[in-house]
Amino acid sequence: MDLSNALKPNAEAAAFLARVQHKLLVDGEWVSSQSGETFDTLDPATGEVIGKIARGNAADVDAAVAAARKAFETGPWRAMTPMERSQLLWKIADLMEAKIDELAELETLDQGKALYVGRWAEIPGAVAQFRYFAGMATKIEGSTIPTSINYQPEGKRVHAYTRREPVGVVGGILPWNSPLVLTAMKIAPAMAAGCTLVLKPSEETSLTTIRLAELIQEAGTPQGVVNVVTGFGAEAGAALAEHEDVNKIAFTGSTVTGRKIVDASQGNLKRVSVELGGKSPVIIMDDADLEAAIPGAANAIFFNGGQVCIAGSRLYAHSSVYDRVLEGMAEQAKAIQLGHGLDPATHMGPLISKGHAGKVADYIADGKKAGASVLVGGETAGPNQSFVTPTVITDIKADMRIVREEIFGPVVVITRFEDADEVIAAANDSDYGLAAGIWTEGLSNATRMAERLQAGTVWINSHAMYDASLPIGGMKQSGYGRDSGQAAMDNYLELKTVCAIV
Ligand SMILES: NC(=O)c1ccc[n+]([C@@H]2O[C@H](COP(=O)([O-])OP(=O)(O)OC[C@H]3O[C@@H](n4cnc5c(N)ncnc54)[C@H](OP(=O)(O)O)[C@@H]3O)[C@@H](O)[C@H]2O)c1
Ligand SMILES: CCCCCCCC=O
Repeated sequence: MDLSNALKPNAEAAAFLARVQHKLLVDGEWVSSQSGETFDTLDPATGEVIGKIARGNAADVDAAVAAARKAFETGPWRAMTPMERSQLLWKIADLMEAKIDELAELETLDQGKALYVGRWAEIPGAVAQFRYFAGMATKIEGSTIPTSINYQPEGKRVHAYTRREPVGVVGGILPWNSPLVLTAMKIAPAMAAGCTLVLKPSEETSLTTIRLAELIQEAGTPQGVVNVVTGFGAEAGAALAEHEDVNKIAFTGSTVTGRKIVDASQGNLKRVSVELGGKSPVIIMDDADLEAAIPGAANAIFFNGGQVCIAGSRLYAHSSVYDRVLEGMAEQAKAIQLGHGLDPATHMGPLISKGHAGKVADYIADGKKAGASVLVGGETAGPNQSFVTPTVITDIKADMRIVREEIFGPVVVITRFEDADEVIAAANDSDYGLAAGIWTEGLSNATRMAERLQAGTVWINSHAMYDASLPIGGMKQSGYGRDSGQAAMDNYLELKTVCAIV
């Protein structure tokens, strides 16, 4: 594989990468970890080291949480009006927008994704989070409640109302697949609500979180409101999840880690929202417009190398269109150009690491052993063995691991079905319930199917249509709580009832 066509990062991204060490942000200061240890972050395409990251541990988490607590209880943040918070969020969005190329290039170098994914979808999506939640800061309202309380002393009356108050110190623990936009999905609503944060990015992809934190400071955010502790999940992540002075953990990641987060929250019964894995079905009905449905289904699984929580990894095609769908998916998969994410010709970059590509390859091998057929793809490639060719698998059975487990790579399994009842039962036969897609020209039928699908989001004649206004999150073992949209504010607000005799 030729990776030599990768463009050089622009001057700003290059200057950021040239730093000796990327530090922790604690109480408004960039500091080394207390242990002084660092770890390397790699370009997944080549395996080359592109930065040294401070390795935070429990002591650093303690310091960051103390700073976030101080900022929440006593600092200027508490005194800022909703309109001032709104203006601050808008300013952060402006600064991000001005650095959109730099942020997209850093994301590509650290995560591997093809540049267009960050440049045209994820980084603008992150900016949109700040703009959307800038609007929410001024709309945090309670209600007045007409009670039936009989106790009314002479000349007095009952006045009852609710207030929505910030939950306090929030720990944000993030994954590596779409780092900046997923981090923005936590920071923007939390700041809109008036919370303070300690962020723990994935050890694989710390760079854009660090750069974003710098822009957040540049915008004038009071010190201690946003803190960043880079490091490993078992050290910094676990310390944050179990910290007794953290009021809430906002987690996005795998279901396995999500369970650990929920367990770790028990000490102080902190609030938890967990956005977890998926194995999302895409259904192509007999009346679908195949010209749209086939590329749509291919994009649903191959976008960002299938490393997307809502990836359409189980494809169900009606028997009357099955052969054409199979042929179309094979053509789409073969047409995808693999390469370095900074090569403008690249459609799909490497997976996050050689290790992850190996896991994806193991799934494919396991499927073959169980009797499935690989129609296209199934190979690992590249100098770092971190690429996996887009893979289409047929001849599957519902109990195979490749059908039941999240692979988180460019691998789709295709099954045929005869009618809506059969496909809904198959689609719902999963531990996960994150998203689903239906391709059909029969919209009445589609809306009835949408009701029956066990998924936090159902797309009709589309997939992965994100907007800051649309709540996303899961049912079943895909987690609970919602990011984006008005619903996300519930993660960061407590409801207080005030009942007074006045
Ligand atoms: N539902 C959604 O909205 C959504 C969106 C995107 C991704 N995801 C899911 O995320 C997964 C892929 O991301 P990933 O592999 O990064 O997930 P992961 O392994 O669960 O890691 C997520 C984060 O948790 C940290 N962590 C690991 N062990 C921990 C522990 N014991 N205590 C506290 N934190 C810990 C990780 O740190 P380290 O990186 O240092 O291990 C990382 O920062 C997929 O399952 C995908 O479906 C879900
Ligand atoms: C605007 C693009 C958002 C992408 C979010 C990916 C979430 C799941 O992996």
